Amino acid sequence: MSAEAVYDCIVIGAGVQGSFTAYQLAKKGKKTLLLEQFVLPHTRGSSHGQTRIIRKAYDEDFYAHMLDECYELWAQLEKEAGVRLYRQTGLLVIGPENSRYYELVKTTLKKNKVPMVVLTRDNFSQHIPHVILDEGHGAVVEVPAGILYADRALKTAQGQFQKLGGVIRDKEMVTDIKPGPVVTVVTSSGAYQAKSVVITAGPWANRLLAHTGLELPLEVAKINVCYWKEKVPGSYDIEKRFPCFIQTECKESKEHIYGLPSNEYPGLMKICYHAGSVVDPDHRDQQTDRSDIDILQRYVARCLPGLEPKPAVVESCLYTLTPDRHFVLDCHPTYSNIVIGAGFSGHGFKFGPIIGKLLSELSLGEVPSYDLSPFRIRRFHGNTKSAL
Ligand SMILES: Cc1cc2nc3c(=O)[nH]c(=O)nc-3n(C[C@H](O)[C@H](O)[C@H](O)COP(=O)(O)OP(=O)(O)OC[C@H]3O[C@@H](n4cnc5c(N)ncnc54)[C@H](O)[C@@H]3O)c2cc1C
Ligand SMILES: O=C(O)[C@@H]1CCCC=N1
Repeated sequence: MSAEAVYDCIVIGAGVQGSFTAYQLAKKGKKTLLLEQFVLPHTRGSSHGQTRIIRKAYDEDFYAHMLDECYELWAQLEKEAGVRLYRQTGLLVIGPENSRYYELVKTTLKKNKVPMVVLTRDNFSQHIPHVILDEGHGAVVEVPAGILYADRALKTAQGQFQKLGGVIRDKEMVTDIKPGPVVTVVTSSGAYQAKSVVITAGPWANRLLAHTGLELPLEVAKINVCYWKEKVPGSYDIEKRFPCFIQTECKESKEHIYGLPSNEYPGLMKICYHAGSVVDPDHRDQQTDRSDIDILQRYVARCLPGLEPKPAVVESCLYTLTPDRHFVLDCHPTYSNIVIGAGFSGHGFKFGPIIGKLLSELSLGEVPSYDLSPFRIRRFHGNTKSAL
């Protein structure tokens, strides 16, 4: 194979993280190939659907720090491509006032000087109609938070990558990775070589890593994406400035419940449970557990009285969870030119542009722009399996 045919980098997986990594590499003038197993666009992984939340309301400061640049990069991409990707809605965070998580979220917002409004029991319903605030629960609105148009964002990142000369090959599954100073990537249609490889395979990460002798402690869960019908049309609509929300815990659940205002399907509000049932990503639709929907139904009936308490539409999406719910952003422990972006644990979309930047830096052997210690593989200690 001639030197010309060797890519600077091959990115495996064209979800949000792979697409932004490829785009960042192409921006740096690197010869980049983006491989995707399915025909694009597809709905089998984690990045499909019309909307995602962007927020700084985290219990960890380092996410809020990264989000400063994230907002800038999202705006930059909007300008570059001439498309709208972000819409401000505000994010209502509700939780037990004395709980550690709720306190930490408020602290992060304050520390990072994020514009916020603390609501009282007396003025809550005036600002947020059609929502019942539990006794002992506090409520705060993160003002700049909003939604990202997910499908459109993916298409835009991929389109900008191609405009910069990047190559996408979809319907091409990677079947083997042969490590070395030049890595060989074998697919269902051929073989390619690159100086470095980035694995952003979402729920399939461990299947690919097996070719490199590594197994990460990742669990794949199916999320039932539920849409709930407004009893009075418009009550929870984005046009009426209804915000996104996160209920950190409540009578029905210790896990987050989150929602986005009616937008993509008129009159239907998206509300999901931040946990699901373990699934093999190739057999997602055989997982028919609906216990999360039962929890949501009870919550909706009690706290969102303006919605029919039975989902009108249920779609599916996958989370790839790490034990601590922080991402994996690191080089392979044995092969430094194989970079891994995985385990986005149901909250990685908003970070797409910055993840792309960080993974491109790792793949080029550059010093990463942020401290990656929370995201390193070594934090799992004995919890990784290596066949090497
Ligand atoms: C219901 C739901 C709601 C969410 N809400 C939010 C939110 O509000 N805010 C937020 O920030 N995040 C949210 N997330 C999380 C976010 O969407 C994910 O973290 C993100 O999409 C993960 O992207 P990814 O690129 O890692 O994975 P994926 O999108 O799954 O991409 C991986 C890609 O790799 C491909 N691939 C795998 N194996 C191979 C192979 N062998 N060869 C070639 N290609 C391969 C796959 O086909 C896939 O296209 C949500 C997720 C879900 C499911
Ligand atoms: O990342 C997000 O903002 C959403 C909402 C909270 C739970 C997970 N995803």
